[in-house]
Amino acid sequence: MATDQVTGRASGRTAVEAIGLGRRHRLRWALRDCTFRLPAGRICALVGPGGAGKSTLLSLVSGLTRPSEGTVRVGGAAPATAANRARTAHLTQGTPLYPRLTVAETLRLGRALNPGRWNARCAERIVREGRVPLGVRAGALSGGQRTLLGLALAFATSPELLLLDEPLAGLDPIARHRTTALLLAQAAELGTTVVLSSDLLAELDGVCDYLLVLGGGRIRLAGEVDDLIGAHALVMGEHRGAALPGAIAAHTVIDTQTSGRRFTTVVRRLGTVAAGPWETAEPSLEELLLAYLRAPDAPALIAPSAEPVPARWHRRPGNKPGIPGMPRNGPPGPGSRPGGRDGPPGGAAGTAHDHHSGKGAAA
Ligand SMILES: Nc1ncnc2c1ncn2[C@@H]1O[C@H](COP(=O)(O)OP(=O)(O)OP(=O)(O)O)[C@@H](O)[C@H]1O
Repeated sequence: MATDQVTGRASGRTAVEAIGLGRRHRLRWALRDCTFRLPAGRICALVGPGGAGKSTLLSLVSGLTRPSEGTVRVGGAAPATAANRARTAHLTQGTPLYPRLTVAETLRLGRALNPGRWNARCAERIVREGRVPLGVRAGALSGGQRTLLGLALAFATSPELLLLDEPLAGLDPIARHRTTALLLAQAAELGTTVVLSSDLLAELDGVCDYLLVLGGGRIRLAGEVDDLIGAHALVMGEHRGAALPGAIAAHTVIDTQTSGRRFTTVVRRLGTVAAGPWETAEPSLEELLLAYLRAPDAPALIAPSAEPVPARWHRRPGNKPGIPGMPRNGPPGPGSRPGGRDGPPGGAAGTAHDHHSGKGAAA
């Protein structure tokens, strides 16, 4: 996998593509109308409130669950093909392990179950650097140690795609930091595409470069972190009346928090935010995520970097970057960040696909 995936980012390969993907349990939709593209080699955070559909999406991508509608492709094929099963590792919530086996026995079992594709060096490195004791039974490990052992098992099969369902939940800050550092180092070394569900918003900054936000079983935000942040502005000032100043409300207002006379608003920019008696800044990833989680009715935004590639493009040999009509779906050139924070003001806002009316909530 490593070769493909390492070159994945440079060649604009797609790791996962979903079109109209949905999953229903009896009459209730767990996930609906889910359309996005995740380029290979990215670390994608999957964020949403409880019940938003995160685990469902991961199970559909890994082939554990079948769609009720729409399609999902992994590396261009159905998730459940033998090749994709071999290329995908899915660590479900709670890291299921055999509790009576020691760490060393668990690793030996992993090797026995994956003949010919077991990267012992990689597994041992994670266990050693994560300080997971080899002689202790899996059932007696701490939450952080269990997660690290799960990651060791997953990475030892050199997956192209690693799906992690809340791997950091319940870990103390040091264990979270250690786990995240090992995860990033290993993913970078192998070029693994990672989808990581988490509600630890403050800790996603600097970890993920791609984002999928779900709410009520639907996509709320999707795309490059830089694109999504660049499409928004954080505006802080003092209330001079009941409503937000018109120059701010003219943008798509996502969320406003008030403290005393001061307001803090996250807007989706429709161009540059006009100067006034307020400060304008780029929101942090956490501020952006909080705004969307607080405002479940805010219009969805699928950045061009997350738009599926047209079918005719799939048929082209080489799948090279530079899709006609979709220039920002190609990979960034050296030193450039198309539509990102270095792009022209309003670039991402102006070209992103607004899935709803785009009316300012407080306009
Ligand atoms: N097997 C199932 N049968 C019935 N309903 C289900 C099933 N699996 C999931 N659901 C429902 O689908 C919705 C999405 O569930 P899912 O577990 O994907 O959400 P989630 O975002 O992962 O939540 P959490 O963060 O709490 O784990 C929820 O309303 C859940 O109750």
